[in-house]
Amino acid sequence: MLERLKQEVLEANLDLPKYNLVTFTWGNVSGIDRERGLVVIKPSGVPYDKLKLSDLVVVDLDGNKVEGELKPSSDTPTHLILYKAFAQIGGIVHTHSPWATSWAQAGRPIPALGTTHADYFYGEIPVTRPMTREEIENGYELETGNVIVETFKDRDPSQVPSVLVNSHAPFNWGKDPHEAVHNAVVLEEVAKMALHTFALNPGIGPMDQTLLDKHFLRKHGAGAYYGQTK
Ligand SMILES: O=C(CO)[C@@H](O)[C@@H](O)COP(=O)(O)O
Repeated sequence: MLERLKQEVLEANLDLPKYNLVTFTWGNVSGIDRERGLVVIKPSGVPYDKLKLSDLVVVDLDGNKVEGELKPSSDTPTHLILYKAFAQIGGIVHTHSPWATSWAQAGRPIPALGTTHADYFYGEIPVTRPMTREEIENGYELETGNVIVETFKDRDPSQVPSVLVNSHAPFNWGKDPHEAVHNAVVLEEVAKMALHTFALNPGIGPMDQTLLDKHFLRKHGAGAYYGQTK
């Protein structure tokens, strides 16, 4: 299980530059083996074109290194807080994808404006509140996880698998690392479309709820029927 998870985490990390979601060493992907309470994550500062399986780091849920020679991602505290708070997720992706990061830097949530968005996100993609100076100075990555959890106290992370961290960039998740990357790619696309939509029609409001329901629920939940779903 852990060896298979390492392979999946490696492949998911290598997908980030493949889908133009990162530049240089920005971003990171992790996956969790919930039975063993272990998280596999990208090492800090390693270029994607040099990343190999043996570079990956394994930590427990308290952040103690269990396997690996290298230091884990500097965002590891954020990943661990999200795994503890969102029991249904199996993979987390952090990127600095430019369109979604622009919304995060602007402190603006991305409203649901069309069916592309609705197929993946059941409503707006939220932005976290600005962090206090104390939070930033006391442990930025730890507090980043805390403000994301705070942002989702009245939201279902399985219905909105992304968040825009204020003045920073997006975090995304899914049932496994590959689904988390898929959601990160879709986030970047809908962020780009939303910005262009507002340029074409600045007064546009959120899409019709009935259409949002139809599109999200055709792909998610007990009644899902999209594609070849039986
Ligand atoms: O969020 C950031 C930088 O703002 C990180 O994604 C980026 O520095 C990557 O850090 P790591 O190499 O994973 O430690």
